Amino acid sequence: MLKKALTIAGSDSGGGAGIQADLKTFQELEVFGMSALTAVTAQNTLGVHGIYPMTVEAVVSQIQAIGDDIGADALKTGMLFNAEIIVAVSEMIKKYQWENIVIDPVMIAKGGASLLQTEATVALKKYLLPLAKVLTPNIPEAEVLTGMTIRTREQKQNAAKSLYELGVSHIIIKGGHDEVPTESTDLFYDGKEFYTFTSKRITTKNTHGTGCTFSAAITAELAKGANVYDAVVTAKDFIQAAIEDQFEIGHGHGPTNHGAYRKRKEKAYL
Ligand SMILES: Nc1ncnc2c1ncn2[C@@H]1O[C@H](COP(=O)(O)OP(=O)(O)OP(=O)(O)O)[C@@H](O)[C@H]1O
Ligand SMILES: Cc1ncc(COP(=O)(O)O)c(N)n1
Repeated sequence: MLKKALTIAGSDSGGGAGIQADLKTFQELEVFGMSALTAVTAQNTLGVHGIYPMTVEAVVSQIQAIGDDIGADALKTGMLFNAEIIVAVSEMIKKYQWENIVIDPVMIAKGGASLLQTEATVALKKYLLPLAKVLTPNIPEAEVLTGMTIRTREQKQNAAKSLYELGVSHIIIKGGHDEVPTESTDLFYDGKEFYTFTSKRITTKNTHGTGCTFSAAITAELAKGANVYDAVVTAKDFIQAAIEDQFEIGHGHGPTNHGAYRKRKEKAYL
């Protein structure tokens, strides 16, 4: 039976990040994608040119429309923008007793624009993180959420432990912002063991939407019934292919190639 995944996130008019990246990824991984918009951004590869948040009522109404009729086998959150939206989303997740929850704690866009109001971090930690099956911060986001400085492997592990204490079941601290020039290593923690997922670092400016794409791939795999570890394995392959098989779109930080993973798989079967 076709599985369904929901993204609760912002729109990126440029198509590389936000709900556009999520829905493309869901489709590529053969999951039926749905969305609840939290904000519209006027965005392209050069940056964020405008942010237009939705009302809380509009966010709730979209989620209710899905919850009352279609349902979701997994959901992810991306840009949530403010504390009111975070609280409302948490209430909706509880109302529908959704379980496969992936939280990508989007805070700042590549160009520096703030996609989450600073004071909303408190609400994120208090209301949403305890509902998360998977939390996927990048290093700066993990630093904000824990108040820790993260440079070394040991500091990453301590940050993951501290996030686990907040009630998150699985944490992946992504390595895209690491200073290691040859590889990009993501640290995974399930409350017992640490695992690392390492891939060759691609030298490119076209990494817009990597975080959204990665967390959407995890969500799609969870919707299909994968366990968290296997979902991360697939997501890592998916994002690596999407960064490697790059194309040139726009004049700044271009998007990744969401079709690359499927094309590679099809080729392997030929
Ligand atoms: N240059 C790269 N080469 C290979 N993998 C990368 C590269 N940059 C990021 N990744 C991988 O992409 C995924 C997303 O990580 P990243 O840390 O970039 O997320 P993010 O910071 O949320 O995204 P963004 O920087 O676009 O906001 C991770 O699996 C990471 O290892
Ligand atoms: C609407 C929206 N949501 C999220 C991001 C961050 O994207 P990412 O961290 O995946 O690059 C973005 N730039 N725009």
